[in-house]
Amino acid sequence: MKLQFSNVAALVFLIFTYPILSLVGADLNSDRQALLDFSSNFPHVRRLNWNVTTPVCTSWVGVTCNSNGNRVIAIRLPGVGLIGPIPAKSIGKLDALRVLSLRSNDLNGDLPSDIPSIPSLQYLYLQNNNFSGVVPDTLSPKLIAFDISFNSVSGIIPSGFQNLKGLTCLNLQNNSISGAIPSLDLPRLKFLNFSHNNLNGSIPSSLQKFPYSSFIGNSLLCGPPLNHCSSISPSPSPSPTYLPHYQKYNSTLKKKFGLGSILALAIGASAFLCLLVLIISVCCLKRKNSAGKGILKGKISGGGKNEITSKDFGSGVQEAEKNKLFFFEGSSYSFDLEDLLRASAEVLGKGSYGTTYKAVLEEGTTVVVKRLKEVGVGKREFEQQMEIVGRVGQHPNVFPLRAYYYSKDEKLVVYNYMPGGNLFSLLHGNRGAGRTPLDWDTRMKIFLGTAKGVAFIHSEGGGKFTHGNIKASNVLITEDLDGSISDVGLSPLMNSPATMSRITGYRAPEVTDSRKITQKSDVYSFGVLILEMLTGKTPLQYQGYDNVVDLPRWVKSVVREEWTAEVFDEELIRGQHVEEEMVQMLQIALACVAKAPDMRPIMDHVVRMIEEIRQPELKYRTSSESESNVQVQTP
Ligand SMILES: Nc1ncnc2c1ncn2[C@@H]1O[C@H](COP(=O)(O)OP(=O)(O)OP(=O)(O)O)[C@@H](O)[C@H]1O
Repeated sequence: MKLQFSNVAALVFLIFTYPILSLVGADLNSDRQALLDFSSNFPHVRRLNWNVTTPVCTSWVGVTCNSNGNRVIAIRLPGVGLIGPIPAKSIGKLDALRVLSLRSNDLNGDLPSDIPSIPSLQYLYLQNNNFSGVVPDTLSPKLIAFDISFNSVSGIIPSGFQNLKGLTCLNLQNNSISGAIPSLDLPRLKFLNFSHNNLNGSIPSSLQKFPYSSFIGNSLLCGPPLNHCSSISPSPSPSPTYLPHYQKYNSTLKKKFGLGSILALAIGASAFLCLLVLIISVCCLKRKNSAGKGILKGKISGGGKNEITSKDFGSGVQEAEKNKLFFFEGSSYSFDLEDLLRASAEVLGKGSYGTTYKAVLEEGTTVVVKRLKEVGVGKREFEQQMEIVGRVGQHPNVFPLRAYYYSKDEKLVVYNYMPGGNLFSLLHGNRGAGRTPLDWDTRMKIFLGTAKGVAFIHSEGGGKFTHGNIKASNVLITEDLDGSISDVGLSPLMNSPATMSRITGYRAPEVTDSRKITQKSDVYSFGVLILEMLTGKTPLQYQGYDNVVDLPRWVKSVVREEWTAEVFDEELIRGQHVEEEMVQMLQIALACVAKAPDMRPIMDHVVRMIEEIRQPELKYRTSSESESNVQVQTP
């Protein structure tokens, strides 16, 4: 009887579960088939264990399944070199899919309409590809993030977006989308970017809370936070996506006060500034007097070795000009040129612009003096450039110039001495021989600091200033292990050809001489710098170092042929969280080293992207997405 009961129970169990089991089997099979169809379009992805007959989730790189392991819920293949159109129909069959991230590949063809409408889809990342076609108007009502930025998508913004009540991120920037912006009232929307499209008309009031940077680059768009609609004129915005602080401040100021109050404020501020300049001048005069006393003191106690140094970096200084060292505001030095010429010095290195010396003055101050060779501009132009350099140096991540000297035969620039050295030695120095590896947090800090410094440089000179020589030895390391970009403003002063060979590995392909240096070529060099920090390889040919001359090309080929994890520096200890950040940094770097300058992001955007990796409050992804993150698998 007992036996009979268990038989019946087993039968009942089978009757009830069979349909479920067979359904699961069918899902599993159909998901597997869909993935196989998808991967057959991308042969190199197939090689990454995609062509397996075992259940879907055991070995499919970039694929995550639900907890039962029977349905695909996420595909993440960012920056792995996928080329061509997406086989959208096969992905469209994955009807349990929640996350699809195919960003930063070379995908093209029409933006698929089957994919965004998958009913379960929450996160769709297709940015940084070459998609064309129009913005899809049927979208999954569950969408939380929709990012198709940096493609060539046209069409209009469908009013159907209004139904996406859970949407927190909507990024359509840098496409060719036209027409008016529909009125969208999306309660959960935190990040919105429609910038650099062909949108027109007025910004709906429901979206006016978003910043200026969300809308710039649409010449026919008006209304807050852009210009008032009646005074619409072609967009004043240059490329920066993020508004410089002063502009933001200016617009809020205008809102708060009337024109009269601003005028009064400006007059008051100018008067205050004049007073300040007067006080500073008096202080400087006093300091000069005391510096004069220093020279005398030096003469009394000066030793013979100092004569050698003046030969080194002051041989072109005429006797009559010895007091013509120009100090920048904020410099606390009280020495004069004569003191400098008497200092004992050692050569730090010979760079593109000349020889660099570490000079220890008699009073004990240590400075760095660069003796510029092959300056190709006259005094006036040199001084004008120095004026800009002085201003740029006020940013914490830009290494400030303290003083300069210009005469026909000698051009010197003076900086503080940085005992922390430069990023090149921190990253490559002493490899293997008991060195302390540069950890990921420090690398992230240096990425961000340096990016901020370069972005600030790009905001100067009416948004046209460039650096022109971004490389690891020009990133000096501060006491708190932050990056400070040096050699600012020197490249435009130089005769072109002599300097070009030294930056080969960092130079953008379009830069054939220094007149072709642009902000986008700086972005390229910064991308190479990120790759250098991620891979631990140097893009310059130095004996005894692990070098790869075309670092971007090498990284792209490894990522394509093997798997992302292979490119990373062995010194980096890789927890899962860190590996995710490393992959994200790799994507930023690859965007920066895009061959076509127009495809590279602007520096402000690079800063923002790096910040988003570290500051969850800036991220438009929510925690639920990270829960469904795929495991980054390594071979
Ligand atoms: N202010 C400084 N404090 C400490 N070290 C410095 C300072 N400025 C430059 N250096 C170091 O001195 C060395 C020589 O610098 P220099 O700028 O002349 O050459 P480079 O950086 O190798 O090449 P390039 O001239 O193309 O930038 C480099 O190792 C550099 O990091």
